Amino acid sequence: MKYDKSQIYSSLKHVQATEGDQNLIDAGHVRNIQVFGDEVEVDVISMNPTLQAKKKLEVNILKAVHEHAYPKAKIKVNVIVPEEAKQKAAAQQQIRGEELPGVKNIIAVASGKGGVGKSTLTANLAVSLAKMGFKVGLVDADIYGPSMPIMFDVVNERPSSIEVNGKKLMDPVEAHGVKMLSIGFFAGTDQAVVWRGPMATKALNQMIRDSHWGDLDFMLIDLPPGTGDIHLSLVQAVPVTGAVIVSTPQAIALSDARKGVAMFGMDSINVPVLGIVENMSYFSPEELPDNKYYIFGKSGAKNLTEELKVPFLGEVPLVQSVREAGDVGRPAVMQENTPIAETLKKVAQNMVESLVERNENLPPTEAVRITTMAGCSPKKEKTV
Ligand SMILES: Nc1ncnc2c1ncn2[C@@H]1O[C@H](COP(=O)(O)OP(=O)(O)OP(=O)(O)O)[C@@H](O)[C@H]1O
Repeated sequence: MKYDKSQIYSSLKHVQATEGDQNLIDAGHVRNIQVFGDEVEVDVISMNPTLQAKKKLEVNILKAVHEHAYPKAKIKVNVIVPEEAKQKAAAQQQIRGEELPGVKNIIAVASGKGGVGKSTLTANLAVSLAKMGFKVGLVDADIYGPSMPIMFDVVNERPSSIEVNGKKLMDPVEAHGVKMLSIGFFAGTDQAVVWRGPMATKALNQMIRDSHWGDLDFMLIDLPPGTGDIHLSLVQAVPVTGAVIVSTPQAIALSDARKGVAMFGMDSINVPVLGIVENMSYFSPEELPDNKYYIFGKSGAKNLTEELKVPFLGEVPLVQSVREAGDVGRPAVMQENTPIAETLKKVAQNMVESLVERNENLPPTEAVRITTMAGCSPKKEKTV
């Protein structure tokens, strides 16, 4: 007996589509029906990509054909999930914190590997942005070694408490034009604290949400090195606008930087990477400024950006004064007209330019626009 296609078609009117309240036929979700003897093959669309939904759809089709058309039919169901349905599901899975009122752009600074100069560059980025005229906040979330109090020379300061609209909030410490809170303020400098996941997340949330930041163009967050729970907690806590990744040109650091880029690109995180900064690109002795020694390898991070198609934000050499400036709490970018200060300033400008481009390409709800390119290179100047 040859089965009649139209009978099968009619039976599928008894199956509910995976989206909306129409049946499969009215929803236009049946793509093809083929009959080979007593075998029936149905190509059908599911707008729900989960295995469970696909299985349920298959079972419902089997039941409907058996009940309303041919009880003995051997049925094969091919479930097709359109690309748009996959993307929609991924977006719904994304964990996003509520917006921070008054804070326009939240930038996470990360590195796969420890000790590559992430905190040094975060401090210099923050001061550079403040010097450009932006309102800047800095959250030091490096639970393994919070170094911002030293880098801003505020080791002995503590955030005060302030009452705003009947609510007690932490008032960030201010130095070099940057408002700052550090996880280091939660424990004495000599006190060993093992920040466990929930504790760290709580402290991070307090620093971000229970503090009086006021209006900020940028909130920079110095993340701990690596790609672990704290990073996930962060994206749960706040809507991060973009991430900056710091790496040295060394292969082992690059492999970890690659993991960092992959982490921010995961469907459930989906934070745009504004770029990679290569730190400790080369060493030049002060007495031989034209000699460059590529101690950790040459251009590794630059090559990685080309491969991963993310912006390259610049190379920062290994310079003794960068370390010294960090140790005395005056980030190197504060030096007047030194080559290293210019280099660090350029990195900040590149980051802002990358951010402007990202904000142009993202829906405004996800990335709040910056309103000025103050201090950035006039060539690419634009107001968004
Ligand atoms: N470009 C540079 N030139 C000279 N010294 C640098 C440079 N960048 C960083 N350093 C020094 O390297 C050391 C490590 O830097 P930093 O603490 O910023 O790294 P990190 O990646 O934040 O480390 P971690 O997150 O593992 O604590 C510091 O002593 C810092 O002063």
